[in-house]
Amino acid sequence: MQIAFTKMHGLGNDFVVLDARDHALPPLTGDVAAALADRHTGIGCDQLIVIEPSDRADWRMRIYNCDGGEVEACGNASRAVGLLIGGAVTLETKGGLIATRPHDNGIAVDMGEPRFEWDAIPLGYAMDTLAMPVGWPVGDGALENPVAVNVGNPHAVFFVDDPYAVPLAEIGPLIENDPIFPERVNVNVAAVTARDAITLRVWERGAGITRACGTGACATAVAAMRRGLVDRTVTVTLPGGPLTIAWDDHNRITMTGPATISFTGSFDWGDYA
Ligand SMILES: N[C@@H](CCC[C@H](N)C(=O)O)C(=O)O
Repeated sequence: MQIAFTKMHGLGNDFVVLDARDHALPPLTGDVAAALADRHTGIGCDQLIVIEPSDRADWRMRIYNCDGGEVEACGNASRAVGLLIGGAVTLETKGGLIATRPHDNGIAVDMGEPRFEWDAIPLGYAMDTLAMPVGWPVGDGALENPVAVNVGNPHAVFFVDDPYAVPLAEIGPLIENDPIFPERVNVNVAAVTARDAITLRVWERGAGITRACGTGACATAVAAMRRGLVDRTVTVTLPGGPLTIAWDDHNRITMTGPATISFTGSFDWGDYA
């Protein structure tokens, strides 16, 4: 069975998008998702995205990390799906309802409301999420006292002097898999460079270091806002480029940035199932 796909990216965070709005796909297991995402033997991507009919929104967006795990939210893929479908679109995700619309600077997404309660992140036990009383050794120092935020998916945000000096490939997986995060966690290392500017690198749960993470940018922006480090609209610059993040008086986060179609193709489902 031949399946069409669209290869897309948001600031270099790349996706294989399967459009199942008109025709249902065969059952998609984590193993199939991981095989399609494999950069050596599959199509290759950070996340596999499936668009399906929804009872609660215009469409449902399912998100699989390249390790095959299905997850709740993906900011960059939300913009990609918004671009692919076109117009103003509501999307049901495991992390909640979101809404995308065309914008002069690409696609704007209403990402919903952030959560800060320890059991909404979730964390293993009750603690202050504005400065978690934990740390992990790095070189002669430590990465410590992160802000924990859930923006549909779980994030830990560490404020550091220089995100590019953090050995993220080594420390990222240790923090991601620490039992203090029972659902694992996305690891953000960020520097505030002005009242309206943040530099960010992300170790993504289930995907590793990516060029950009939309939910990471949202989580980092609201973490910095909660700490009083920045104003309520900031530019978050990731390795792949900038996103604009605003947190409004109604407690909603809007993320604005580009999305791009790279190419289209097709594959034989039997080669991966
Ligand atoms: N790249 C995404 C986030 C994808 C999911 C994440 N790795 C998780 O496991 O929660 C984004 O742009 O937000």
